[in-house]
Amino acid sequence: MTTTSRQLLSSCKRIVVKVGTSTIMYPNGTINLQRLEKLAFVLSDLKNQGKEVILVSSGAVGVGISRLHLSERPRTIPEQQAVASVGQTELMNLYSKFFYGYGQIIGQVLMTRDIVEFPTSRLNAINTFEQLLVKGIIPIVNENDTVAVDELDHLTKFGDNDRLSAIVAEITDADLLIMLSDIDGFYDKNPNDEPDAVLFHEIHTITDDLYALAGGKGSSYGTGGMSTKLIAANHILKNTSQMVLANGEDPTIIFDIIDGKQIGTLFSAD
Ligand SMILES: Nc1ncnc2c1ncn2[C@@H]1O[C@H](COP(=O)(O)OP(=O)(O)O)[C@@H](O)[C@H]1O
Ligand SMILES: N[C@@H](CCC(=O)OP(=O)(O)O)C(=O)O
Repeated sequence: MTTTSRQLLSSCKRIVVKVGTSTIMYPNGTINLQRLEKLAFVLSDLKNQGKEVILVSSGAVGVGISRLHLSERPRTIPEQQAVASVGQTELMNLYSKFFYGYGQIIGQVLMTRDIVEFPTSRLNAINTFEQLLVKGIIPIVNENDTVAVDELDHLTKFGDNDRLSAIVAEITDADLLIMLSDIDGFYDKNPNDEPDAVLFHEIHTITDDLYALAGGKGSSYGTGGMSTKLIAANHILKNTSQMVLANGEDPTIIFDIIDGKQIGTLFSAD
């Protein structure tokens, strides 16, 4: 019997998990505490199994909107940044509480694109991740929304956490990126609009034809939709790593993915 790429996932040692806003918020704009706690449980257990885990979590803006009791996402960039500042604090407070409950210590890493564009700051970031992992601390990463601004011609913004998670996987030399979203994987069309959409179980190369099948975001808090997930997958494949896109509705799905079960869409070179 030949060993498939799926079966090899169980040997992955360093794993980056990305959760989108849609995974950690209820559609009514409040925080899904049950899911956050389950995520902390799963990642803590993986750590106990001897894996190294890094969490890339969106949600600063969503949680900030909830904390400030706003009825909608503010329109101006400075307002969104202020909201993200509140939300990031709240988000880390919750993660800290849940991970602490499972015996883990977390460390916050806020990143901007220029960190990885410049060799010195890139190396500093790599060193920080390495030290956190060596010390058994779980890094929790987000974009530094209060300083990363779209409008400034300063190469600061990743633009979305899908791409950020692929860059984190690259600079930490991770074996696997698990991207959790509100959908079961990558389909040949948006299944929310077209019920006969067909799921891709495995993708080996990202082509223009695939990009053409990727639609926009599914929730009012998320950014990017499927196209940024494909850009992330392309980045991962170029760095000879692998990525699984799956539904984060039940975070214990991560155990099944690592067990090699056919879940979501696997992006791998073979
Ligand atoms: N081809 C496709 N396959 C799967 N989902 C798609 C596709 N095209 C568009 N989508 C949409 O992408 C959404 C996920 O992206 P997004 O809302 O940015 O999630 P997240 O907050 O997890 O990053 C899905 O809910 C779905 O509506
Ligand atoms: N830094 C932003 C991330 C926005 C983002 O990429 O969201 P998502 O598409 O839900 O992963 C935040 O924390 O709200």
